[in-house]
Amino acid sequence: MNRIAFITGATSGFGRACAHRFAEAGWSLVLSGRREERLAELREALEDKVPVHTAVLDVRDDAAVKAMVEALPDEFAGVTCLINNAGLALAPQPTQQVDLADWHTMIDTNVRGLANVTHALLPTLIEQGAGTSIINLGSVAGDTPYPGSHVYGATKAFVKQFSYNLRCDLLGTGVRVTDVAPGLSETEFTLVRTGGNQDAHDALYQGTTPLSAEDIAEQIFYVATLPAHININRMDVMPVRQAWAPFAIDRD
Ligand SMILES: NC(=O)C1=CN([C@@H]2O[C@H](COP(=O)(O)OP(=O)(O)OC[C@H]3O[C@@H](n4cnc5c(N)ncnc54)[C@H](OP(=O)(O)O)[C@@H]3O)[C@@H](O)[C@H]2O)C=CC1
Ligand SMILES: O=CCS(=O)(=O)O
Repeated sequence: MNRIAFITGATSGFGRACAHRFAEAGWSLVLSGRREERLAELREALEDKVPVHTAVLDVRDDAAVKAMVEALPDEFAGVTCLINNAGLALAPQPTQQVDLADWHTMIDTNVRGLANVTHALLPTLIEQGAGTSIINLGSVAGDTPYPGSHVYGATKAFVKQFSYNLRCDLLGTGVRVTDVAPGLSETEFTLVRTGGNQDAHDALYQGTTPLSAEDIAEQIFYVATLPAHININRMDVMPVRQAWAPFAIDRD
């Protein structure tokens, strides 16, 4: 099987690290994101090693997603691994203080965007059959509530359940589906979440040992390269130095 990974949100964090990890193993790459310069940098860094196709793509735009997939050059059209990674959290304030526009952006990106890309690529993945994978970036926030997670955590709960439900319907096609659910990981995620607050980013990760983008890329690569008869349904990954908190109680 010609191995082709289609990675959304390849311009930063987990997506970029996946591009490097899969290139190292000789996979052809379809890389997308909204930041064109970053895609160009990635292409320049990787195209000596493997075939690379880049496309500026906002996953929220279903027509653009469909058109981009339909316009894939023949060499890249037979995608065998979809890494649905594009996503974001915004506004870590209590739900009631968050603008509706921020709720919408998270839902449109993490839910609609992931659905748009999955819908566009499902026929291809089914056609490729056994050994293909859909790897969705969920989060520990998808099943562990915490203050300020609000719509973000809820979108990741969608990712988990959608992944499981897809598994049910894809039974018999050979297409695998995994919800990779990381915990604390140092990427641009917190900068985006806090509107570019470098102090908040530094404070969150200092004095502990978060996961790195490369740690998660390694797990994703592992999932994608398991023997074709194995499906990891969910991979819940935290740094050793992270765990759960006790229940919060409101007292008089
Ligand atoms: N870091 C963490 O602690 C964790 C992150 N996750 C999830 O992992 C995924 C990757 O996050 P991470 O690497 O940490 O964060 P980064 O902010 O470093 O990367 C996010 C990526 O998503 C892309 N993206 C965001 N919005 C869109 C959009 N509308 N269309 C296309 N691409 C988009 C960005 O590209 P561009 O801006 O160029 O479009 C960027 O490449 C997300 O789904 C996140 O929710 C899950 C658990 C933990
Ligand atoms: O999804 C991101 C991890 S966390 O910030 O919710 O712990």
